[in-house]
Amino acid sequence: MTSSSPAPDRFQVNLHGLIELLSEHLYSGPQVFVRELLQNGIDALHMRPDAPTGADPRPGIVLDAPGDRLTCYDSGCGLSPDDVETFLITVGRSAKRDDLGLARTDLIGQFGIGVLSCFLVSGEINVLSRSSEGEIVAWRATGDGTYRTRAWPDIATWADENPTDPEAHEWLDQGPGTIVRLAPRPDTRGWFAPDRIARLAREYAGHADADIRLRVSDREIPIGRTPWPWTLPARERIAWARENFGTTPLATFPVTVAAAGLHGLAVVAGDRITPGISPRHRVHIKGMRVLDGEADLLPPWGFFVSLVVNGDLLHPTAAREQLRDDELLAETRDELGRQVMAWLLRTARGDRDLFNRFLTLHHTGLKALAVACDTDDFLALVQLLPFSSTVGERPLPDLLTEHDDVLVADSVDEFRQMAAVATAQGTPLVNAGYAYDGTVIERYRREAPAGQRLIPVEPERFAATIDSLEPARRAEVAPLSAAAQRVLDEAGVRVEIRRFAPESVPALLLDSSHDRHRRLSRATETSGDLWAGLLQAVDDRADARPRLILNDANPMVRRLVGVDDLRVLRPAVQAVYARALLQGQHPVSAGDARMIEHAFGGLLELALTGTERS
Ligand SMILES: Nc1ncnc2c1ncn2[C@@H]1O[C@H](COP(=O)(O)OP(=O)(O)OP(=O)(O)O)[C@@H](O)[C@H]1O
Repeated sequence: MTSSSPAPDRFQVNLHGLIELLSEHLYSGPQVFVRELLQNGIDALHMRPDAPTGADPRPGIVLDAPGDRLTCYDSGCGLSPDDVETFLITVGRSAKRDDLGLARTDLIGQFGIGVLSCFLVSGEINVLSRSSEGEIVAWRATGDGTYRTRAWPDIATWADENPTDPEAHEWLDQGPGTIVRLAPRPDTRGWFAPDRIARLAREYAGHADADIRLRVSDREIPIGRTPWPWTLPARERIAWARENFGTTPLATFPVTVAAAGLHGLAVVAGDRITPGISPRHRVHIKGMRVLDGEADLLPPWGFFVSLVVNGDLLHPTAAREQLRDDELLAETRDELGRQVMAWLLRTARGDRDLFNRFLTLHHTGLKALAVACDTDDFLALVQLLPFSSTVGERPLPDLLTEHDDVLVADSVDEFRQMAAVATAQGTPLVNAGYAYDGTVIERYRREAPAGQRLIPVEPERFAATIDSLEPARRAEVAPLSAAAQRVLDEAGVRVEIRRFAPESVPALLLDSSHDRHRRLSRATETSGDLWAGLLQAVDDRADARPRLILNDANPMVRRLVGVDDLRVLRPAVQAVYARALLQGQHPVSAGDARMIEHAFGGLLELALTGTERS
């Protein structure tokens, strides 16, 4: 026999545990109670069926903050006794969802938990409300999870029973609305200080489209309806950015994203920003501040732009302190990225001076953008991006229009080593050693036909373009080559003699990253590392020492060919090496420093000996 199952049991919610969850894990701090009170007031104003009404003389919301308590009056739709049961008491249920359970786009609240945040600062929440039908309901809830509700058919009946609450009577006598009263616990008094409430109210609701006032010692200070920064004239926008983002912007421009109901202002930083540091944004949803800090509103390359936006359709997280990482946010991010890009191209074409100032500060950001954008934008951007080269700071397309081939060094070190010779030979050499440069050049080689003429070159291959000597001359210089090699063995370089322009350069010291890597792997190998064994297996055992190439076109080197006195040769070769070392801006080891000292000591010695003889 099967027994029929009993009626299903209901979950029990421990309010105390829930409040702890909100305060410690959801909200960043108790301050959110001010936001939630204001938010409920603003929503109630929107939900008032007869609004807007000129007949109601009351402001939308009044926050009365005498210091030892906080009362929030609103002239919104009010709550009926049924509403209290259905929405206020049922945690997680909100009147602000439509029949399908979707958040209503004209209202801010949606989760049905906000009111609980009042328990973060207050031992109890007292609500007194008059519905549009005229009933009065009082609801008093305490943090231990208990509450009492009482109802009266009209304001007169309520007033008869409550003659000692003239402020509430005065407010509710004029129409529907709600009064929420909070009082601090001993540990939360600080949150009720009038200036603190004023600051929080301004931060959260300064731009809200509602007549909000803060009452402090009989004065009423307006809080809402501060104009949005993008509606201000240009000069005031700059002052706004200075005050709010702490930067004097290089430029500001408005942005809009229809899908997110978003309007905003982009502020281009007037200071150099370290790439990778997230810019500060200020985000509002339906007029209420959601966050002031990091948000994924721009692609990573957009680190030079801060945004202040209001998006009516953006989705907040339940804590209402961040944006939900969803498709709408991704779409918004893409669109805002496109608008920053369009501003850049407009500026580059229309305001060269501003664009140059932008480049001085943010060229790395621009290169990061060039790496990430689509091909059309990339080809447009690359016309604007200067690269450091032996013929100055120039965009790649310009270099390729003026020269058949353009060489590319992929590290700053290698650029320095090869720059002098490339200059003398009349082929521009581009330095691709800074952040993103190599990737942009690689992309240009792939996506622009002219990019094929960008030729990557590293010192080793570059040396192959330097002329070798004819056999007869090679025999003549062999003694110098051997002697120089002996002198420089201790420096760990291998010596060659070739001929190259310019003749003013006596020697080049070339050290490719490939060779450095091979040296490193051998060093590790001797320490018995397992990887080193593998690396060694693929190592061709070629000579990985840096190469000192003496220039047989240089008059001084040519004179050395005839010298066999080691007292002259040694310091002379050491000095040539030292010059190449410094010219290529190679790191100077302790051994190198000793050798430089010997070189100059030896040369001085020779010079003095010559003087003494004469
Ligand atoms: N001032 C008010 N006037 C009228 N109704 C109110 C007021 N404050 C709260 N309510 C009612 O109480 C319900 C619960 O409020 P609560 O602040 O907890 O959640 P919410 O505003 O719906 O959503 P959220 O958690 O996103 O803020 C609201 O949906 C609304 O019906």
